[in-house]
Amino acid sequence: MLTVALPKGRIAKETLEIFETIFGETFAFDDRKLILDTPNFRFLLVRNQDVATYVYHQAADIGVVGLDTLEEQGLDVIRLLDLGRGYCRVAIGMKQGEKLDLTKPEIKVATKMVNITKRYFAERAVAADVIKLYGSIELAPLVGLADMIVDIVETGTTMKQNGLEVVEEIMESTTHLIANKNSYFEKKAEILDIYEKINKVVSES
Ligand SMILES: Nc1ncnc2c1ncn2[C@@H]1O[C@H](COP(=O)(O)OP(=O)(O)OP(=O)(O)O)[C@@H](O)[C@H]1O
Ligand SMILES: O=P(O)(O)OC[C@H]1O[C@H](OP(=O)(O)OP(=O)(O)O)[C@H](O)[C@@H]1O
Repeated sequence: MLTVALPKGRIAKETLEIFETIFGETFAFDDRKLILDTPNFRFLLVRNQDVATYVYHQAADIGVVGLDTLEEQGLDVIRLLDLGRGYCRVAIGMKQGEKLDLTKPEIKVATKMVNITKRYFAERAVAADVIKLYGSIELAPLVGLADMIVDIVETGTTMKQNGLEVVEEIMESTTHLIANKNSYFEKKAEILDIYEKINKVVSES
């Protein structure tokens, strides 16, 4: 029996579709239920940002989560497979026409992704003031809360509509299949079996 942490939210639909293709049945959690039991799998419905936590603590054996979130959290889990879906970039955005000047004495950056942001500036020996926000990140430079943002860009619409533009790309992200390290040894055959099934679906579509 494998326990699988599946994300709610943005990447849920395409993840559930992969599992529906593999199992040939509609994959639906009943109403407000967060556990779905099938003969060989127990599926847990968790928030995107909690997937790696469930897997790291072995409350789930495997899970599906965005690479950006994995990099932000830095939890020690096995990255088994890039599902090639949920593509987006983590990028620095500034008001249109402004230039990124890392020599400026005080740089204020607003972001949800504090660790990725701190790492980016530390690697360039820049002491940036990182301000943690939980959403509507694009607002921050418009009202003087920050000089720039680090945020996810998918279509670019949100930045554009708020008069911002990408000045630097930090990383690309796609959805990944991850595994707990102990589970990978204890349940290797089962994990490799589902890995191969998922790999077949994602490489054929
Ligand atoms: N336009 C986008 N905005 C945000 N995330 C995107 C976008 N496109 C792809 N993604 C991927 O989807 C994931 C975000 O999913 P979602 O927005 O459901 O969750 P979240 O906001 O990170 O977390 P929470 O569950 O706490 O709301 C990101 O980690 C990223 O990998
Ligand atoms: O490039 P785009 O296609 O416009 O997508 C990027 C936007 O989507 C996400 O926000 P989300 O919708 O999750 O809102 P929130 O950050 O306010 O929670 C992200 O934080 C960007 O704001």
